[in-house]
Amino acid sequence: GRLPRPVGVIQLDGKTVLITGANSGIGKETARELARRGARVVMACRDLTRAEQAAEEIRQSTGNGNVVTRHLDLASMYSIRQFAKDFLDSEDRLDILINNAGVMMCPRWLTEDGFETQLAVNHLSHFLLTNLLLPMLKSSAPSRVVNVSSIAHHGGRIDFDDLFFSKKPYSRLEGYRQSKLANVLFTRELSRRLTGSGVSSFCLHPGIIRTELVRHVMDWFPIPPLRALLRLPSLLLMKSPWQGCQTTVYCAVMPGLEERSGLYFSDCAEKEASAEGRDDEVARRLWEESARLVGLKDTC
Ligand SMILES: NC(=O)c1ccc[n+]([C@@H]2O[C@H](COP(=O)([O-])OP(=O)(O)OC[C@H]3O[C@@H](n4cnc5c(N)ncnc54)[C@H](O)[C@@H]3O)[C@@H](O)[C@H]2O)c1
Repeated sequence: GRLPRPVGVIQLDGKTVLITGANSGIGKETARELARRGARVVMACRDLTRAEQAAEEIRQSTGNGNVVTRHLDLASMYSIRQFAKDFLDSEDRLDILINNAGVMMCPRWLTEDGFETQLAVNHLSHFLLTNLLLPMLKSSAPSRVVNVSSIAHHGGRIDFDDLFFSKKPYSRLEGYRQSKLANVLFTRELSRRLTGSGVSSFCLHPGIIRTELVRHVMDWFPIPPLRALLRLPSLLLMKSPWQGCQTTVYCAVMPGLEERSGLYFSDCAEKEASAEGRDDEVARRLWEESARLVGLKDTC
């Protein structure tokens, strides 16, 4: 996980970075790495108590006091609109938006808006948030949107006839794959629509990282010794959250990456997304359907 040399030394003084789900795992280490580089870091989190603890730890370990928390529940379109309004009213710029928060393989929970939770939290929320913040991203250009997707987008499919598993039986894995494929397609279509605006977008697979993301998979193993057994290989095979933030940081700060806008990265390098993730027609259709679902009339 060592970063290519120019990325390691880049400073972000005077820049503002917004990271969703920054109180744990990959998001927290991303916040730390960008705070270390001097950016103003806004950590948008659902649990403000945990977020404030993480922010304090980051302020202490980096010496950057310009790390703040704001409340954002991505499972609520109301919360996202409220958050975006407050952000636009109180911040003067946004240089890097990192759509990192995610939920994996939870039961078929419906959000207050009636959306299946994985598609809502992993994709629709970030689609809405990004669109609402676009005026500020544009006025701060050159700026970047970084979407944390996953290798799990391979094998995913956007089922336009039944996005929320209302007709077919729910599959936790298919739901996750669909949402992570949506991240890849959103990145692609956003980049296409923003050509020439100075806003570029990237998506990535962070690696297989030891975080709290597996909490809903652990639900299946109710007996503590079984869980411990399951954790053993993860201790040996999975990478640390710090290693997990490297490709996000790369996409956020690597000079000259604008030319590669719209594309997918892994291990701090460009990788080919799945065939489904490169389908421009599906990307366009997903954009239109997402805009309809979240009630956005004027998108870019
Ligand atoms: N860990 C891995 O191996 C791995 C692999 C591929 C992709 N990813 C992706 O990396 C990203 C970060 O995950 P992580 O591994 O650090 O896991 P994590 O569970 O530690 O972090 C996810 C964050 O999202 C937040 N979140 C969840 N629901 C939210 C909501 N409704 N509102 C606001 N915040 C919410 C959580 O509170 C948490 O801070 C996710 O998008 C995940 O899909 C992780």
